[in-house]
Amino acid sequence: MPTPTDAAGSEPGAAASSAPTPVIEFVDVEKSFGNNVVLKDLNFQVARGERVTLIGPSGSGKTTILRLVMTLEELTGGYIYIDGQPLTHHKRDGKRVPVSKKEQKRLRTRIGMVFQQFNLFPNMTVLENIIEAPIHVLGRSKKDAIAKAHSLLEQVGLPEKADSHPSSLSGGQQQRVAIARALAMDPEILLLDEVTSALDPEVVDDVLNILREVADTTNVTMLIVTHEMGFARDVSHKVMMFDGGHVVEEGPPDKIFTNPEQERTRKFLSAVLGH
Ligand SMILES: Nc1ncnc2c1ncn2[C@@H]1O[C@H](COP(=O)(O)OP(=O)(O)OP(=O)(O)O)[C@@H](O)[C@H]1O
Repeated sequence: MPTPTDAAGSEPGAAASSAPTPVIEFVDVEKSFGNNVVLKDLNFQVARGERVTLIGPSGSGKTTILRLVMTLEELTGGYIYIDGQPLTHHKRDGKRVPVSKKEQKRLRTRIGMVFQQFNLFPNMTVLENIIEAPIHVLGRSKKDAIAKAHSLLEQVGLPEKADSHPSSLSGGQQQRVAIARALAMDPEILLLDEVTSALDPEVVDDVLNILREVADTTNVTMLIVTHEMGFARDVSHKVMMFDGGHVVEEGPPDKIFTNPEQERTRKFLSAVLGH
């Protein structure tokens, strides 16, 4: 299977550097919906174990970035690499050559995503929701998948809900199941897309505390879109401010939240933080 190194001089990005291969790399990424160019010439890297929060005005493309990594949106230009492997297209002699579906599926198994709207399978029990992909995608034995699911249900504080259906759970409980389901795949990369935005305020902290613990106890790489700036500050190594399809500025949360360099970042933060 070709890697950036195999295709030296052809694939862009990580191959040119002697630094460790980034776990996520965007190279000249463009994403359009019809005539609406949402992302243009977007370049950034996320290192292994790094937790990066994306901030920026509504419509700046934050969710689109996560959905591109999850291959839920079609990439219209440029390249995305996961662990140095092209996710959707190789660069060969300046041309974009699609990656095989099989290879794309293999890379996708390393990535988990938690959505704003939980997206649990309504006809399955909580346990079935959690074991489905480990068994059918990873080929894990049913016994092992069930054992891991029970341990994850303990971790998210819902050990007694294994046989319940999602419709009988509160929003906060459904989101905790969705986190357990994502973790059941042992993802290298966890994408969190506004995971508390659809929740009642009183359960937001329950969900964020589970994610804080995941951040504290694992080395999973995280790409986070959230309006919870306290959470972003606690868990992120880096905050990236997007606007107009580009990274406006990036840096450690303390720097970005207290002393941003760009006027656009200052304006955005004063609007969301109310000062
Ligand atoms: N499936 C789609 N079809 C057409 N346009 C889309 C689609 N998904 C997103 N867009 C457009 O892409 C742009 C970026 O949307 P996106 O949801 O990524 O922004 P965002 O920064 O996450 O915004 P918010 O903070 O409001 O969630 C918007 O102009 C949006 O209308």
